[in-house]
Amino acid sequence: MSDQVAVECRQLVYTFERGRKKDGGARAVDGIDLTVRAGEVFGLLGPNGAGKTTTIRAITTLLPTARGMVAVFGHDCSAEPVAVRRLLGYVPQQLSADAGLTGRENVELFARVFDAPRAERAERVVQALAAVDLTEAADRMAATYSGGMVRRLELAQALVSAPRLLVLDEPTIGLDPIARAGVWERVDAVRRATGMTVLVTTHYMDEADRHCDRVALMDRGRIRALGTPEELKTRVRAEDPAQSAPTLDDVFRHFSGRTLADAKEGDFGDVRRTRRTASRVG
Ligand SMILES: Nc1ncnc2c1ncn2[C@@H]1O[C@H](COP(=O)(O)OP(=O)(O)OP(=O)(O)O)[C@@H](O)[C@H]1O
Repeated sequence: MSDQVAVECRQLVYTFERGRKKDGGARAVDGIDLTVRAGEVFGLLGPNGAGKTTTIRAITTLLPTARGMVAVFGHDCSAEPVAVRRLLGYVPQQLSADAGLTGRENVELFARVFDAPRAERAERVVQALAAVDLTEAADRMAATYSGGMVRRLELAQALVSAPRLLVLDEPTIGLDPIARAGVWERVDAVRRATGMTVLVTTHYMDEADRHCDRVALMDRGRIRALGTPEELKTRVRAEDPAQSAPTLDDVFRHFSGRTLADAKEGDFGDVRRTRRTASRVG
C-alpha cells in the first residue's frame, strides 16, 4: 500500500430534485469527507438508501459533483471526467453483461469500448477471464451462467481495461454464500497480484469485516465512522464497556444510533432496487 491518494471526496453533497419529503427534500449525500489510499480495499457500508450508490456515482463521474470536490488519483471528477474514466473499472448494481453473448464476447466488447490497446486486447481478455476463473466457461452463452458466474464475468469486464481503481457496487447482493465467497476470492487475488485499489459498497457487514482494509459506515447521507474494522471495534469497546466483542453490526448501531435491521426497512423504492438487483443475478 502506498501513501498515494486514490479517491478524495471533500464536503460532497448531492441532492436529487425529485426527492422524498420525509428526507427533507432528497439529500442523498450530505457532506462527505473521504480519502481512499492507493492499494487498499475500502468498504462503503450502510443500509439501503444510505447514499452509497450516489457517492459511487459521483466518483465514477456518472453524476455531476453538485457541491464539494471529488478526485480520482488527483484528477478532478468535474473538470477531467475522461481522465478519471480511463483509470476506472466499474461494476454497477445493474446488470452489465449481455445474456445473448458468450462470456468471452462480453469481455471483448468491454475491451473495445474501453479502448484497451489493440495489440494487447486478445491477451487481456484471456487474462481477465482466467482471473475470475471463467476460462472453461468462456465460450458458453452468458444466459447459461449462474448468478455467481455472471458477477465474476462482470468483474472480468471491469478488469480488462487494467484499471487502477476498481469500483464494485454491492458485488455479492443476491448471491448464495458460496458464490459470495467466490467473488471475494477473485477480488482479493486480483488485488494481491496487481496492487489495484478497490472501492466496494455493501450492506453485508461480515464480508466487509473480512475483506476490507478500512471501512466508512454511512447512514442517511453521512459518514458516521471511518477506520479499520479493528479500530472501530476498539472505539466501541472503549466507549461502551458492555460491548466486549462487538461485530461491525454493533459498531454500526453504536455510531448511527439504530440497528442495521431497523435501517434496512427503507421505503418502497429501496426495497424495489434491492429486489431488482437480487433477481437479476439470481
Ligand atoms: N434517482 C433518484 N431520484 C430521487 N431520489 C433518489 C434517486 N436515487 C437515489 N435516491 C435517494 O437517495 C438516497 C440514497 O440512495 P442511494 O441509492 O445512494 O443509497 P444506497 O446506500 O446506495 O442504497 P441502495 O443499496 O439501496 O442503492 C435514498 O433516499 C434514495 O431514495
